[in-house]
Amino acid sequence: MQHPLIIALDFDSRVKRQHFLEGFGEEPLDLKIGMEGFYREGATVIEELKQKGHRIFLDLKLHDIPNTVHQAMKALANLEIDLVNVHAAGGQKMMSAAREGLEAGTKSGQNRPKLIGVTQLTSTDDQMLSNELLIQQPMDEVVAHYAQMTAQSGLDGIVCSALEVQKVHEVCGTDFLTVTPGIRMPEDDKGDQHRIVTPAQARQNGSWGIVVGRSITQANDPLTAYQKMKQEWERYA
Ligand SMILES: O=c1ccn([C@@H]2O[C@H](COP(=O)(O)O)[C@@H](O)[C@H]2O)c(=O)[nH]1
Repeated sequence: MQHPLIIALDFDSRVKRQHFLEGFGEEPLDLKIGMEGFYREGATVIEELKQKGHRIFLDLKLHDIPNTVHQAMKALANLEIDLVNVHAAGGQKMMSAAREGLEAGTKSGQNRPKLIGVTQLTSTDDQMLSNELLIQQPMDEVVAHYAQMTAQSGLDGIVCSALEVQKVHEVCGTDFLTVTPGIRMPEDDKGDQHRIVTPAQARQNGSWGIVVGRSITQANDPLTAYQKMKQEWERYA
């Protein structure tokens, strides 16, 4: 994956997902499988997509005690995924255990999948942060702190909003991967997302990769929506 525009394949059936992908021809894509697809179909969904040459971000956001996460990551390392994640809120011991589990499960001669930590969900706004989660620091400082914990645990990067990428780069350096969902064109429906940014703005802010779901998957013409997003994403490359 190199500055990927990752399509979030959030569909409620395999048939719908396949129909969507048929519209893209043979082009290998950067795709995200989340809880919806993985909990329904298990590892077969990954195998199916890898056979077609796609690169896979498995977005399961693991968050449990260190031992459980270690064992889960060891199992996930058997899948041919390129990127996988945990919740940074699980803390440094949990994140280190996740990395060690992934390393232990990766077959010799293969590359360990990249591992990133979710800082604050892009559906969280400032009010929710302070009133529901009882975190009183500004969002960018909270994200930067979680990013530092993630880096110190030996992970490769984080998930955050593109609004916080500059602050993250200040504390973790520009090589630290920033994967940013919450991407919308100005005319798109925000849905449940709060910290949203356009593809062009995300690139200008320094995002390494963006994740786009409904703006492409629910579009009347998904291929055109993807191409438009990609053009915007690559405008400031
Ligand atoms: O903070 C986060 C972490 C993950 N996501 C995931 O990205 C996609 C975004 O979908 P849209 O339809 O473009 O809103 C979705 O699969 C989320 O689970 C996120 O949005 N924010």
